Amino acid sequence: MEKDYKIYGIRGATSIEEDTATLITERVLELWNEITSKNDITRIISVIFSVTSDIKSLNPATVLRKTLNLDSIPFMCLSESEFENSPTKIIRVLIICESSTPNFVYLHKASQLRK
Ligand SMILES: O=C(O)C(=O)C[C@]1(C(=O)O)C=C[C@@H](O)C=C1
Repeated sequence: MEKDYKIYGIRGATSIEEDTATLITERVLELWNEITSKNDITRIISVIFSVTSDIKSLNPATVLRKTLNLDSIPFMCLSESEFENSPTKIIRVLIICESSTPNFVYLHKASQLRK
């Protein structure tokens, strides 16, 4: 059967235990690899990250854009709004893309976000 490709917003999130450039790089690439292996993305339209206010050492959008050489894709990184009991040190991503699947990926402490 032919696959049905549509425009989806694919969500993902991960967490870090400490705010270091090394760990942010590792976790962002792990999240990206998981999302791309669990989906069938044929075209990326835009990628929006959010970070909680305790993440300062490196911008996840820059990590991905530079590592994967994705200069033609619009990236953004925004501050996540915080409310009482909001979880800390979370990196979230929304990928607007063409895919035959919309499988969301939540890793590490972020796996608690959508129980
Ligand atoms: O999906 C997430 O990353 C969540 O933390 C869940 C949730 C939600 O309640 O739907 C909460 C905060 C985010 O801004 C987006 C979504």
